[in-house]
Amino acid sequence: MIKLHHITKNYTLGKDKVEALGPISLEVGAGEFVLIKGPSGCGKTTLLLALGGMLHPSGGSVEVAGQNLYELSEKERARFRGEQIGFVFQMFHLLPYLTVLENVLLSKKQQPAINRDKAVELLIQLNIQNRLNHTPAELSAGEKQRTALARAILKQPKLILADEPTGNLDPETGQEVVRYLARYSQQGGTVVMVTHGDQADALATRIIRLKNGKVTEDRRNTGISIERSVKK
Ligand SMILES: Nc1ncnc2c1ncn2[C@@H]1O[C@H](COP(=O)(O)OP(=O)(O)OP(=O)(O)O)[C@@H](O)[C@H]1O
Repeated sequence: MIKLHHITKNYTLGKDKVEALGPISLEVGAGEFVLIKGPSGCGKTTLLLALGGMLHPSGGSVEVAGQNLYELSEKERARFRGEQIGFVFQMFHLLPYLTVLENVLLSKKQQPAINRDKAVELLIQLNIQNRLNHTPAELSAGEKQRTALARAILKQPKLILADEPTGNLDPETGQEVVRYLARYSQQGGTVVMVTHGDQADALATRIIRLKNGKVTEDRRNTGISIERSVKK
C-alpha cells in the first residue's frame, strides 16, 4: 500500500540545513495500523506530511496505492489525496461555521460518491447522531474528533493518516478514537498514526520509532492478535 524509497527531507534555515528526515525506506501493507513514535523533533510529522502528499521530500519516492505521489502535478496530487487519503489531526480542523453533517459532507462536491445517507449512518455508528445540526463550538472535544473521523472515513480512503488524534482528548475518549482507527484497519484500510502516547500500543499492528529522522526500531506487534480478534 505504501512504499517509501530512500526518502529524505532537508529544511534550510538561513545558512543552516536541517536534516529532518531520512533516508528512510519502508513498506506498509493494506490493513496495517502503524504507529510512528519518537522524541519531539525526530521527524514524525515531516514523515506523515510526505506520506500524505503534502510535503515534497528532498529525495526519494513515496508510493501510495501504486501511485508515485511526487510524480503527479500539484493538482493531480490534490485530487489523489482527496480521493485516497483521509486525515485526522490533533486540532480537528473542522470548519466552525458548518454543522457536523455539513463538515462531514464537505468534499461531496468533488466526490459525488459521498452521500448524505452514508454520512448519517456513519455518524450514528460514531454515536453523534444527536449532534448532526450542531456547530463545532457546541461539541465536546471527543465529538469534534469523531466528526473529523467521520469526515476522513466517509470516502473510504485506502489510507488514513492521523497526527496525534488523541492529543486533545481525555484517556477514555482517546481510546475510543483509537478503537475506531483500529477497526478501520481491520476492515482492510491502512492507518498510520503519529503519537507520543501509548494508548494505541495494544491495538496497532506495528510500531516504528524514529530518532534524528531515522528509523531506529520497526516492530511488529505480536501481542495484539488476541485484542484485535475481539469484535468491538
Ligand atoms: N518548516 C520547517 N522549517 C525548518 N525546519 C523545520 C520545519 N518543519 C520542521 N522542521 C524541523 O524538522 C525536524 C522534524 O520536525 P517534525 O515536526 O517532523 O518533528 P516531530 O517528530 O513531529 O516533532 P513533535 O513531536 O514535536 O511534533 C525538527 O528539527 C524541526 O525543527
